[in-house]
Amino acid sequence: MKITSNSPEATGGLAAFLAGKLQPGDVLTLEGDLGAGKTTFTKALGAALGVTKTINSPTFTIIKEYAGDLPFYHMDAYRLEDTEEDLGFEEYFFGSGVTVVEWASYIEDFLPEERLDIRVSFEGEDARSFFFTPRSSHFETICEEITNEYISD
Ligand SMILES: Nc1ncnc2c1ncn2[C@@H]1O[C@H](COP(=O)(O)OP(=O)(O)OP(=O)(O)O)[C@@H](O)[C@H]1O
Repeated sequence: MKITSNSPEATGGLAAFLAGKLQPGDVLTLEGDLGAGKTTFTKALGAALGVTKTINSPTFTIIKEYAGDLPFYHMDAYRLEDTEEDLGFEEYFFGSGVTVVEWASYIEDFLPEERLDIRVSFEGEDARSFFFTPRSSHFETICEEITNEYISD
C-alpha cells in the first residue's frame, strides 16, 4: 500500500494518524535513504504518542526510550550489523510500548513476525512515497484505515 506525501507537514499528519491507531507492543520498522524523511516521520509519531522531549536519531545509543501516553522506543540497529547477540530486544518488542526500528534488517532474527514495515522513498524536492507492508491482521486493519483516510476513489 502506497501513500504519497507532498510536504514535511503531510508526513507528520500521516505519522500522527498512524500513531492514533497503535497499541502497546506494536513494532514498526522504518527504512529509507538518507534524507528521505524517517526522522521527520518518527518525531511526529512520537509527538502524537504524547512524547514531549525532543526525539533525535539514536545512532550512537542504539535505543532511546521516551515517556509518552505509553512508552516510545526509537531503535537504530545500524551499529549491530548482522549481530547474533540478543541485547534484550524482547523486552521492547513484546513490552508495553511502541517501538520504531531503523535498519531493522540488521537484526532480522530478533524482529517479531507481527509488525508494520514502512519504506520511505524520495520522489522529488518535497515529494515522498510511503510504502506500508502489514505483517499481522492488526496492522492490516490499520492499513485499511490509512487507505480510507488518504486514498479517495
Ligand atoms: N514530504 C516530506 N516528508 C518528509 N520530509 C520532507 C518532505 N519534503 C521535504 N522534506 C525534508 O526532507 C528532510 C528529511 O530529513 P529526515 O532527517 O527526516 O530524513 P531521514 O530519512 O531521517 O534521514 P537520515 O537517515 O539522514 O537521518 C527534512 O529536511 C524535511 O524537511
